Amino acid sequence: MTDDAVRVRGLRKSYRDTTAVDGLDLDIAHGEVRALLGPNGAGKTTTVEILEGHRSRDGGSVSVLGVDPARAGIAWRREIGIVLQETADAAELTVAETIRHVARYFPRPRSLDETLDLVGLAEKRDSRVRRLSGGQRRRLDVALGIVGRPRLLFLDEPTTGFDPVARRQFWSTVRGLDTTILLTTHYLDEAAALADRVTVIDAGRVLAEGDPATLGARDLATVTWRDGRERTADPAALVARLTAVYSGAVPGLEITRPSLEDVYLDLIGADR
Ligand SMILES: Nc1ncnc2c1ncn2[C@@H]1O[C@H](COP(=O)(O)OP(=O)(O)OP(=O)(O)O)[C@@H](O)[C@H]1O
Repeated sequence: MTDDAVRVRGLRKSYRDTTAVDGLDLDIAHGEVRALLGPNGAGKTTTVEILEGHRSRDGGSVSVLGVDPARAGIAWRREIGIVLQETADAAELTVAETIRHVARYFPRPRSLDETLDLVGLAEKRDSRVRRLSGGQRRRLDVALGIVGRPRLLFLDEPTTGFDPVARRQFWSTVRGLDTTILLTTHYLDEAAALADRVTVIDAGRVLAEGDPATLGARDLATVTWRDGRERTADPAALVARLTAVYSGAVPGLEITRPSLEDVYLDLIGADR
């Protein structure tokens, strides 16, 4: 038994001569929002699909809500919500019909109204799915992922194709969900906005893990001035000291902090 929602040790998966996941460890606490980051081909989808019970593994141990997904049954599946990158069409149904249809599968579904409100689709309840915009379709995908009150929700690149306003609305929806979430995204600002912790993977291995605010020491500021440069957790104190030294304005003063994207690009060794 484990107290974590997800506990993975030494996960391995190869496809013929491609090693997709190469000894990956992952612990996600109950109630946590975790972002899984990594470049194309890093092994994110393979990992997530193994956790969802949709793909077999070659080695390692996996526990999701206390159960091995490779041997999980219908009761476990009903505790999991999945929002895939693309969903199958049921385009002739209305939004309300689609949600009701999926809700029947779960023992304690959210009400239609609550689900529509959570994803901001109340005004579209009687629209046919094929008439929705891309962003509205994505919200419907999320509605279908949460209608069963999952204890663990998988969100795979949930805001791809959203306009900036829709993305922020979606983020506030996610923050309002009272559940454990594993999110994959290529948007570093999305990870910073939503995740309690981020895990950066590449070539099927974990490169780094931590709080998005402090990962890679990004909470340290770099203070640069004409005659020097220093990294510090307290740039105000350093500037006060420099102001005294120069008896006034500090020549060429600049204070910068790396973004999560800067830290990420350094971690994966990207040329910039
Ligand atoms: N069904 C498959 N058959 C063969 N190789 C596969 C299969 N699925 C994934 N791979 C390979 O495994 C590696 C990891 O792929 P995966 O889809 O897990 O990466 P990812 O991190 O999700 O990438 P992306 O960000 O592009 O979605 C890649 O080299 C990919 O080509």
